[in-house]
Amino acid sequence: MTAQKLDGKACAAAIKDELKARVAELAEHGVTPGLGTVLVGDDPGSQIYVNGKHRDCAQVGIASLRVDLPADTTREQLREEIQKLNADATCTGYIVQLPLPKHLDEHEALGLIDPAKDADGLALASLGKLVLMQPGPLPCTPRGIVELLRRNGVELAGAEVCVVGRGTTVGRPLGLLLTRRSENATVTLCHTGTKELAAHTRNADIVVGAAGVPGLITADMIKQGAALVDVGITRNAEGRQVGDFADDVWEKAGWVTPNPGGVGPMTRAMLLENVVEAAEQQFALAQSGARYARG
Ligand SMILES: Nc1nc2c(c(=O)[nH]1)N[C@@H](CN(C=O)c1ccc(C(=O)N[C@@H](CCC(=O)O)C(=O)O)cc1)CN2
Repeated sequence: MTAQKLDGKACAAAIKDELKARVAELAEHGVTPGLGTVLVGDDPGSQIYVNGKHRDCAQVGIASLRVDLPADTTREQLREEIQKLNADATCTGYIVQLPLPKHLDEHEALGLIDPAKDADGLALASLGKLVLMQPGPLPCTPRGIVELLRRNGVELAGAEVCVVGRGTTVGRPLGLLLTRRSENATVTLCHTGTKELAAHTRNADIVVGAAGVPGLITADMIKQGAALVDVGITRNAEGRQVGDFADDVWEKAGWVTPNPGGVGPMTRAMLLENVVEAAEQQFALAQSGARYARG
């Protein structure tokens, strides 16, 4: 048996078409959503991802605003740039590209983002809302994973999901997302301190590899027919992107995300969705304010 492909590229293309229609509708009311990006330093991977985000914006009609800062940017300079975006009315939402250079504090930077403009769902207030199950922007990779599974008919309700990796951008928020009533999955969150990783992955209907360890999860560690979601984006010696699953899993799994072409494109599509959603909400709020003022 060869697994079915959970094609993130195709799914993201369909989502982008849907978003194009929503952006066109906003345009009829004179509203253009705008995404800002803040990139500090010259990490080649981050530059590729930020370039991709601006290309995506152009494809769906979202305006984009790019702030590129040198690697030696100080804490105060970064704070100033973030505050400028908070005040910029043309910017519906923005992101601070991660990782930041080591001398800058990511939590501090994310904490400065106006929660109403948090396009990544990674600001402290947004993560707090996720814990409290209140509406708010959702982190793009976890949201993209749920959307990819849903659109491919992979059942989440009642599923045993093993998430390998406890990072703040993927593992932890994904656990929170999957255990909401609307998803209703049971989640085991594994990490470097987990004693018997294979015992947990073997028990799971869905395994998410978000550890950043190439080939960590092999065919003997999964259940026959399981759905596998590969979040790993490690570069090998030849510069090729490699994931957390070994190639032999394709013969045993039911569904597998290709890598590249799986989770990455979904992350980008969900960023656009967060920006369009924020623009729609800001427009609805302005409309109800105007109605209230008219009496
Ligand atoms: N502020 C953020 N920083 C980071 C995030 C994030 O969601 N917000 N996630 C990652 C990087 N990332 C987005 O920023 C990201 C990584 C990979 C891809 C992607 O589409 N990858 C392609 C391959 C691209 C290539 O040719 O190299 C794929 O997997 O098919 C998109 C976004 C860390 N930082």
